[in-house]
Amino acid sequence: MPIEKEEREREAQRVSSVRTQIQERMVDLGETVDQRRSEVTAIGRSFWDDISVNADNADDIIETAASMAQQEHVLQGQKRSFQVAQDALYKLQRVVDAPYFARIDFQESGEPEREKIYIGLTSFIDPKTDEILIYDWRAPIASLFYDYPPGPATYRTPEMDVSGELLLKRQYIIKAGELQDVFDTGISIGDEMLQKMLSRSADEKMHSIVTTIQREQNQIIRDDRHKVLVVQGAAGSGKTSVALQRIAYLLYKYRTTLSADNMILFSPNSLFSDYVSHVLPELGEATMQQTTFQDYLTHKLSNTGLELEDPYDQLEFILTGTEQDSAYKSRLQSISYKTSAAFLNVIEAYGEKLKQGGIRFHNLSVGTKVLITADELNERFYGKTSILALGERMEQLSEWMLEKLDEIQADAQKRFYRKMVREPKYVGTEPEMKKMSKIKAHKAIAPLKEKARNLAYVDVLGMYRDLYTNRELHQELIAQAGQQLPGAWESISSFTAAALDQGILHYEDATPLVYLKGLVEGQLRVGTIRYCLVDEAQDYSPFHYAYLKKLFPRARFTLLGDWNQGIFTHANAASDADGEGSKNEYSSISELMKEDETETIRLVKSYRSTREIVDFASRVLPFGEPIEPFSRSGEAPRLLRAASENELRHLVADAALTRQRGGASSVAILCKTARETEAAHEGLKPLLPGLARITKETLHYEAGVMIMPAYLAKGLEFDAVILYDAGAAVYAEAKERKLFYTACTRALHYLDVCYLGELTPFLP
Ligand SMILES: Nc1ncnc2c1ncn2[C@@H]1O[C@H](COP(=O)(O)OP(=O)(O)OP(=O)(O)O)[C@@H](O)[C@H]1O
Repeated sequence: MPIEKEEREREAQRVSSVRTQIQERMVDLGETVDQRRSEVTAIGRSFWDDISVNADNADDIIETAASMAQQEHVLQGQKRSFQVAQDALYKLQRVVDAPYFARIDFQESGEPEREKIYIGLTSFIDPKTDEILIYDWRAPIASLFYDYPPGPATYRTPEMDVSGELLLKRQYIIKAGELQDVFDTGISIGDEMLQKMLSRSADEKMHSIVTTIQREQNQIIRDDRHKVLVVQGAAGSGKTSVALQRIAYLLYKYRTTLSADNMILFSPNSLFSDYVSHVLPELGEATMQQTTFQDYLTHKLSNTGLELEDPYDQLEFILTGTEQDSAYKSRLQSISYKTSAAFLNVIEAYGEKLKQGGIRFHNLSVGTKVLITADELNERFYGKTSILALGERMEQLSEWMLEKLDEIQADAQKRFYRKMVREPKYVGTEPEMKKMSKIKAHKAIAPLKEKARNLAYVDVLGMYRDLYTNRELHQELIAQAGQQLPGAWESISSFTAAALDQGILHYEDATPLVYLKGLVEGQLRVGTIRYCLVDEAQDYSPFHYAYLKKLFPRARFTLLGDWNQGIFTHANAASDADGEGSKNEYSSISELMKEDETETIRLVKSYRSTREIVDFASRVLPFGEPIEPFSRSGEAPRLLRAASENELRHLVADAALTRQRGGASSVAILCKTARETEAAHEGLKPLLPGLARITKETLHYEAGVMIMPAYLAKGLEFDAVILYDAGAAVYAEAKERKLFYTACTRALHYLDVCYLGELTPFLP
């Protein structure tokens, strides 16, 4: 809605006046920062001058310690106030050029006057009048901007709900401290503003969406009523964006009790972590623990000596194998069973059983000499009945071992000494020999003590293997959960035992093994995590969820996924090839989480791709979760047929160059697998110099033309996407449908579907 000239000038003046005030505050803060910094340096330098060190008698020692503690206290206090001033300065530096982006006028019921609320990335108060010149976007009243069109409106504060009338909703574009544009918005947040944001080019890094958060997204960002929040969001509906703004919101709302260390975000891979790494700093928040589930598993299994497969290798195996191959079939059956909730029950029943017996121990040896035998450990562990948990008993066992190793070390020291005295090759005085023998004994026993502390003497892998080699054991455990061995038990068990014997730990075995390890060793819970957010939640199995719930017992969960993009094989995914079965996924998550306070929210509007691309992609999954385009139009996707491999390469290269010439700064050529990517890259290199190949090891990507397997492009977006070969020979099986859909939905503006021979049946 256009704004009158006078009003526009008033707004421009306000921008300039607020900016001046911010600049003045920055000067003050700058001085405070300098002053605090020199005070901290001065105290550090004179730390010892102000302490009278005296160690003549006990009283003096106590006095010296007290004076040191006091001096340390002063130093820490100064450091804190330095930090506070510096943080405040940093926040203002970030917003000085664009202090706010919106205004709402709100008249609370029963109040005579309207309040003008200006909303920005951080709040700013006039130090002289205490007037709030800018409200933080996360303040309760600011939610009115995201939630309501002009008219009756309510916002929630910790104490009560406040109702009234929203009289105005206005948006600003401010650059370098100058008002560039201002407009009033009606129903949703500025279609105009959103149009502008969405028609831009894709960036190498994701940006915050704080100026245009949509109402349904805002609900998720600010939800603090539910312990488990499940978000089914169409491709491009803003799930990742919402997850990150939610983190910023929670850190603001609970700033006195919650820090970034109390939150964890699971991302699909390191490339993706890098892609989203700018959002939280952009919002003025310290970045938080962001990890991949694979990193977590690798960390937990670092001392097993096993070769841990990653989920992408598992996927590559599934996508390149065929049903005719018996090993392939066994593997699929194995994955389906091990990712199920039924198997989780087996592991839990196993944990219970191990309280009575069955834990495997390793001998503790130096070279070939066994110092503590596995039988001894077994006898010690199970000798007396105990009501303690396995972990606590294990701790006691470690303590006993450490004491025993101390004795062994003392004996070894004596033996070394006697040997030195006897043998002429050792020369030295008696104290020297004593010292040498002490060092030798320490060196010999230290690695064993390390093993005792790390519980490396517990053979968790052996116990996990028992589950597959001991049919009676497995049968007994699964019967306790009221279930039966899976039909394909024989092939699952022999396939798993064979892999473990070769030192290979398949991805589907990693979480169960880590869970068993946690049960036996007692290091299962991480109590400090209060919020766990999982992006691409459809890629986690029922087993994963049940495990995460155990791992973070105090946490609230936000699980954001799109079951249309479920490309990994797991227990629930197997029957859901055309997207029809996704509803089961939610109920199964809710069941697993065993929480009454579970809420499922659906986001159907896609903000990434043009209407034409969204319509095209929808044809691939006719029974899938709904997806609606945001009203942005562009060129229709092109279908480009090649008759030969050579022609295909030329077609793809031409398409990439055409898109670049047309203004696309990021162009992604997507293949089905890493194997296809490698071959295509070789063929395209001469035609597209500078073509970058992205692999699962890539940590960062830059604008330009790149090629990668579609599964690695998950979560990312590009101006133009070119499908390398969408022929029926490549995409035809049910398991490939969602991958194909995922690939199509990565495009913002252009989608070119190249294919060799016949087109995939997924595009009727
Ligand atoms: N409210 C919004 N305002 C502006 N841009 C938005 C908004 N919501 C989403 N977007 C943009 O839409 C694109 C897709 O967002 P995002 O990656 O968060 O979606 P997603 O649901 O995680 O997608 P996918 O499941 O396909 O990975 C991004 O460019 C994001 O900036």
